[in-house]
Parts: sequence; C-alpha cells; structure tokens
Amino acid sequence: MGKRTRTSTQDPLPSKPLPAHSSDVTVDGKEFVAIKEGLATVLFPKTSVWLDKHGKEIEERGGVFYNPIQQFNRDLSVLAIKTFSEIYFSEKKARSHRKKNVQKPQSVASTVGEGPEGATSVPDEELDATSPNHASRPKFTILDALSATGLRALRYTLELPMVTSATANDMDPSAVDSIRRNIEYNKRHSVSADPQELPALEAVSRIKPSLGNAQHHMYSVLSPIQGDSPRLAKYEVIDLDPYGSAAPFLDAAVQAVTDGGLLCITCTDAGVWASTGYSEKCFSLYGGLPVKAEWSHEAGLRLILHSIATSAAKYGVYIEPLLSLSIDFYARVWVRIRHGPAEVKKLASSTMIVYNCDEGCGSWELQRLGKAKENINKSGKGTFLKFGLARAPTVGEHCPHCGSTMHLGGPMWAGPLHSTAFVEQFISILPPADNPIYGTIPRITGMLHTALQEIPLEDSPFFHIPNRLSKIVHSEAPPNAALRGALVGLGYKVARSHCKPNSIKTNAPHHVVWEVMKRWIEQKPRKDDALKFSTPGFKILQKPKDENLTIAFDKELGKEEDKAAGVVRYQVNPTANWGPMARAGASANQRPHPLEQESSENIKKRKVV
Ligand SMILES: C[S@@+](CC[C@H](N)C(=O)[O-])C[C@H]1O[C@@H](n2cnc3c(N)ncnc32)[C@H](O)[C@@H]1O
Ligand SMILES: [Zn+2]
Repeated sequence: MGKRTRTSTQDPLPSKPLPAHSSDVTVDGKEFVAIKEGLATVLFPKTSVWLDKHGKEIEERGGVFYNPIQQFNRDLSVLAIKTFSEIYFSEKKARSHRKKNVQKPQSVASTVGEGPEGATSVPDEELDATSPNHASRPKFTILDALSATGLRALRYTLELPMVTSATANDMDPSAVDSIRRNIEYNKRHSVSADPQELPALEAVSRIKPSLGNAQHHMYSVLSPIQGDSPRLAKYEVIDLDPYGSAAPFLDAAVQAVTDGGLLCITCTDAGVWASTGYSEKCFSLYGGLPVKAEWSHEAGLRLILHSIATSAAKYGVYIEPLLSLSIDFYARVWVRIRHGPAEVKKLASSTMIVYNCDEGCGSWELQRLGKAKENINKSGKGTFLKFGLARAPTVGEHCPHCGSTMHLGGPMWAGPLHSTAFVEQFISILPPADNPIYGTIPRITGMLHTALQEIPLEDSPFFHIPNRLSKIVHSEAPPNAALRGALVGLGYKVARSHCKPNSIKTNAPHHVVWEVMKRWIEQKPRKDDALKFSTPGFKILQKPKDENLTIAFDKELGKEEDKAAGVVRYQVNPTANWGPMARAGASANQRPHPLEQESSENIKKRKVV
C-alpha cells in the first residue's frame, strides 16, 4: 500500500477504492462525498476522505460504517424482501378469502370482524400492497436494526413501494446523525422506484431514525404501553447486519418479528463458524461446534440456522429458511418465523451431529438428535408423528473408510437451506442485468440458480471436491463431468454447491464415492508406490472391490445444464482489499477482529484434538 496523504487529522483506516458512483456535494455549507447505491445516496464528511500517493481519493467513513463490497448483500436483500412481500400478501389474501367463504351471512357477521372461527377477515383492498393509494396500503414495516448510514432503510423505502415504514436504528449517535442527514438529502435528491405515486420525499419520510441498543429496541415492541409513549408494533421484516456475529440479537429478533415475518441476518464472523480455530467461541455463540472441512461454510450456515431455530423454539415459533447463502467472507440468511407449536416439536429431529474424518479421508457421517416417526392413526385415517430418542452413535470412533479419528461437529440445522417456491419466485422477479438500479444481477442470478440446484439434495448435506478426493488416493483428479457422470450412471443425484466452485453434492454414500475413485485409478494407473502404507488413501484402496457396481465415467451424463450467458456462479475476490472491513472509528491500520473473518493461519495453528 502506498503512502497516504490526508485531509483530516485522524489516523488512517484500511483503504478501499471509492465506488464508481461517488461525487462531491455541499450540504449546509459543509463538504461531503456522496455515494450512490441503488436509488439511495449516502453522504460522508469530506474532511475525513483520504488521498493515496497518486492523489486519488480512498474511502473513509467519517466515523460511520460503509462497505461497498456488501452492495451484493444489499441488492439481494431489497429483491428478497420484494419477493417475500409478494408471497406474504398473497398468503394473507388467501387466508382472508378462506375465512370469508366460511363466514356467517352478512346480517349476522360483518365483513370486517369476527368470523365463525373468531378470526378477522379483511376486505381485499386493505390487503392490496400495490394499491395506488399508498396511505391505505397494509402495514409492512422494516427494522434496519444496525443501520450505520441508514443505507438499507433508504434503499428499502425508495426501491420498495409496499414498505409502509422503516426504522433505522443504531446505538452510535454519529451514525444516527448520519441517518438523519441522509434522509434529508435523499428527500430532495433521489428518485423513488414509483415517482408518480410515491415521490422520494414521501418514500423517505417513512424512515424513522432511532438511537439505541438494537436488543432494547426489539424487546420494547413486546412491552405493554408505558405512560404516554405509544406501543411499537412488531415488524414484518427485521434486518440484522452487525459487526461479526448476529447471535446476540437473535432472541430479541425472533420475538419482535410478526407471525410469518422475515428475518434477514448477516454473520461476518466466518473465522468462528467456518473453521475450528475458535470452536469454543462458536459453541458459545451458536450452540454448536464448527468443522474442519471443504464444506465448513455450509456447516456454518447450518450452525447459524440452528441458533435461530433454538432461539425461536422457546417461544413456540419455528423457522422456515427461504435462502441461506455463504457469500465472500460472510453468511446471509433469509428466514421466515412462524408461530406453530406442532412444528416446533420437530426441532430435535431437524437437528444433527456430524462425525467428520477431518484428519483422514474427509468423509462424514450424520446423526439426527431426535426421532420423529410417522404413524397411522388408530382410525386408519391420517397420520401422526411420534417423537422419541435416536439411537447413538451412528458411527464408531474411527472412520469406517480409512480408520482415522473422527471429530464431532454440531449440533446444527439438518433441514432445508432454501425454499423452492421462494427461490423460483425470486428468479422470476429479477430485473435484466443492464437495469440502472441493481449492479449485481449477474451474480445474484448465478447464486439463485445454484441454490435452486441444491434443493433436490436437501437431505444430503455437504459436498465433495474432486481434487480433494484424488489427493487422498494420490491419483489424477477426475474431471468434474466424469465424476458426476459416474454417480448419475449409478442412479444418484448430483448438483454443485453454491459454497464452493468445483463442488459435487450427491446422495451417493461415501463407500460408493470411494469405489468410483478406485475405478478411476484403474483407468488412470499411478505408480505402485504412490501411497505410503497406513495412509488414509492406502486403507481405502485396500478394501475389496465392489463387483456389484458397474461404473462408467460418462461425461455426457455428467454434463451440467448450460447456464445463461453472463451469469456469475462464483465470484472470486470481488475487488482488491475486499473483506469485512474495520469497525467504524477504528484506529490506525486496525484490521477486523479475527473473529470477524476467516483466518487460514488460525486454522493451521490450532489443530483439532
Ligand atoms: C456493520 S455496521 C452496519 C452496516 C449497514 N447495515 C450497511 O449495510 O451499510 C454495524 C452497525 O451496528 C451498530 N451497532 C453495533 N452494536 C449495536 C447495538 N447493540 N445496537 C445498535 N447498533 C449497534 C454500529 O454502530 C454500526 O453502525
Ligand atoms: Zn476417513
């Protein structure tokens, strides 16, 4: 990094290139740098913007956090909330119609009021989130709980006309000053997605700045009215985008969201949930242990979902993951929270332990914590679930394939990571790649299509990397298509994982995968002494051949469906210096805390025991 000059007396922060959409503006006689993202603009005091040795500006945040790389997270979130709102309102309408259909005649029960079930049915127009009369649109409120500049709240109100209010909360007074300033600026200088019906002035006026601890704010919606202060209502959507882990906010968030509402949660502490360097910290935060594996990021997503599900279960609510993504250096999950004590009972059987051969061949075995067995009712009509204890354990202390010591990971979420209906609807609303608002559509499209591919294999968590398999048996790596073809030929499903390039998710058991690798070696012979006695690969190759399996490395069979032109499946290092960034106001050259990022040094340093 070159020498920097600066225009303020503060210490330097790690540098990031300024986004392309930045310009200088003067507001109330003070100079700011204005950064445009989506339809919103956020201002940063000019006095704290840095110049590099070439005199080029580099971004500093005037004490308030902003990471341009997270535009992908924010674009995804705006569009995910749009998709969710369509599903949410169509469900509400359907429920209301069902109630109306079984309601008493008009003379007995009014159309708005008590139905025969004691429930309220609502006229259609009151559920019309697209009604031209914005004032009469149904409540759809968002809490941007850790807002920093207010950028998310600004984008949600400007880009999503169905949002009736957004609260932009931060406990840092300088962040709330920045939120207020940005609201005023956007009222006058931005254009909303619906300028005729809801001009930016009105759209942005729906943002309520709030100074306070996010936990306290979320718990306050549960309290009875205190004195004259009006009781806050629960939110349809809560966005948690903290430094590091969202775990401390989960208990409040699962209670402060409406029944059927949406939580959008970021965790940037990949060093905690995707490596074993801080396993004790991972357990304290997420209630489960991480794994050392190629698939540690998928395990991390499952640890985060486990933490949300167990937080929710105490209150008789359960989670429905809509989309769970491992992105760059962080995890982002979009999860619905629903009231349903009957569903909550399934939590133990939707939770698993992982036995992982992390020092040997990399195979894994899974075990559900609880048992839920479907039984037929005595009447012979219908079924019910019988819950019980699972047998323990599903595997011994040593790996059944290579004899190495197995280590334990979890407990973690064993259920689906994504919802088919949600992802399909999301794909259907995507704007074209050359749209003027969302700069990351090719990457969003690639991620969503890859996530959709994973869904048929939702009962088979985790994945293989052909290179890693070949390293174990010291062979040439089979081409991805050939390996996929061999598995498909045997009748198994295959897909790629969004978590890693060149991954193969499959429902083929490990012994079949190793048999495929043995046959690959028959085709691509190696030196006889390629493997030392007693290595994991040696032991795997010593096992007798399974003559029942006919294996062909048919590349045509393993060929993937062509992806659309311009779609980005995996983004490698989106820009120079990308990462979680330092906390706002961090001192000279302060890097993000190691618990907020994945550290390969730590993975190497702290071996599992
Ligand atoms: C990562 S930044 C948020 C970035 C922002 N969501 C965005 O997309 O640009 C985290 C913010 O949370 C705030 N914060 C941290 N702990 C908090 C808490 N307990 N309650 C409220 N705000 C908090 C910090 O002041 C900081 O502004
Ligand atoms: Zn093994």
